[in-house]
Amino acid sequence: MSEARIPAQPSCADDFDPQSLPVAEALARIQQQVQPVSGCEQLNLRAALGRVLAADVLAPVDVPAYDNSAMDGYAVRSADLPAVGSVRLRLVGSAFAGQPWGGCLGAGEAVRIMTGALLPDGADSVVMQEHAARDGDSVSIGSGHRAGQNVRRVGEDLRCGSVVLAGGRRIAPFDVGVLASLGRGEVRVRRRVRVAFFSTGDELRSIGEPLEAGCVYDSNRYSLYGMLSRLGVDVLDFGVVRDCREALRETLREAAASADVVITSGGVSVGEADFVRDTLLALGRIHFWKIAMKPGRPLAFGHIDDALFFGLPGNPVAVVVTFFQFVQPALHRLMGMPEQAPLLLRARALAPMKKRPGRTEYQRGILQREADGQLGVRLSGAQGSGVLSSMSRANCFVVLAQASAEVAAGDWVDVQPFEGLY
Ligand SMILES: Nc1nc2c(c(=O)[nH]1)N[C@H]1C(S)=C(S)[C@@H](COP(=O)(O)OP(=O)(O)OC[C@H]3O[C@@H](n4cnc5c(N)ncnc54)[C@H](O)[C@@H]3O)O[C@H]1N2
Ligand code: MOO
Repeated sequence: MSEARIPAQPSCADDFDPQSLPVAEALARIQQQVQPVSGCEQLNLRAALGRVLAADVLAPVDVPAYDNSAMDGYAVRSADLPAVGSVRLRLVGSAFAGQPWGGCLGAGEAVRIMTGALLPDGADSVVMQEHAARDGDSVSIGSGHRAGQNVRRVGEDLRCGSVVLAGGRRIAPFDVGVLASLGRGEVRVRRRVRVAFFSTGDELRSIGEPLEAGCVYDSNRYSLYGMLSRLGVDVLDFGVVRDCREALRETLREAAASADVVITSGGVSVGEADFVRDTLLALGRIHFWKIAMKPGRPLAFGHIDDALFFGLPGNPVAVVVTFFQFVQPALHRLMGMPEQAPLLLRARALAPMKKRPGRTEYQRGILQREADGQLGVRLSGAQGSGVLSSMSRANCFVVLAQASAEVAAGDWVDVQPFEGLY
């Protein structure tokens, strides 16, 4: 990088801006300011779906609670099973799931047993009925069996006292099933995080309003609503605020008083109607950053009283990218979840990709498995920060590292699949 190429006031159109923060550093600075919410509530299992566990859940019992059969067949003593040839065992009873056979299996005996039934005392193995021939009160079994086969051992799934679900886990559909398998009817979860948001800009019109020359429909509030709803936070939509300092100040105050986090879009750049910066400086502790990334370069972050504040750039794709890279990790932390970097896969670029050095680029891509079995990725359309349609056509971000330059067809690139990102 030559000094001569750094302009006095670098803009987002320049390759290098020594004042802009790398993505990882901006994220680290944000996360330093975020602590998990302290409030908790006790919820029944179904209501707890998608909520974040306040503490570890320990197994109060062994699962399974007893040795039981994994197959329909015959419970036997492995000592009776032949190494060669076959053996005929006497049938002395039947065991069903929920209806155990109460006896103790002796030498030369077998019990008819169903899947899930308690393994009788004395038995240590189950022979599938397909591998046995019943003849009245006896059953004949050949060679090739293994001691302990087809038995689900007590505690083999979960040991009494072991951690089943760790505190900070967001309760997934199958977690609800796991908790039910322990007989847990309720769990303690962190309270819901409240997020207030609004859009700024005189040019914004709401759905249903006519679109005069120079105006656009407000899409950012809808993208934000969608991304926030998937996180299971409470959303408070404060609508559109005009480019007017008083209105901005009042709405910011109200939003900060009612939420843990306030998110705005627009008005954070250098234009003459970009009032977010000044208004915020008067209200709270705010950092304005240029981040070495595209889209999403200008970003305001800080506090208004106790509420966290994110001022996202107005361009619709910049909102989506900055939300996933900065706001979502911060919300996860606030919700009480452990830090987890998004899944990154390697894929082959199927076509060249333009890239400027000096900033991390998040390009919208379509990831697919190619005929040779490898992952391939191509761009989903025009990459302008206002082109939201190529966001909808994409299924991943192609993440091009700050130092990297143009990508040639066939190069390996990093991709963040949307599945798992949101
Ligand atoms: N001289 C410079 N101008 C700009 C630079 C720069 O470095 N030097 N950076 C550009 C980049 S990059 C971005 S990102 C934007 C960010 O600016 P703002 O946050 O102030 O955003 P606005 O100017 O308010 O809006 C930008 C663009 O997005 C449209 N928009 C805004 N809100 C919405 C919404 N809710 N729904 C749909 N579309 C929205 C708005 O109409 C503008 O077209 O600054 C660049 N300029
Ligand atoms: O950060 Mo602006 O990021 O490209 O639209």
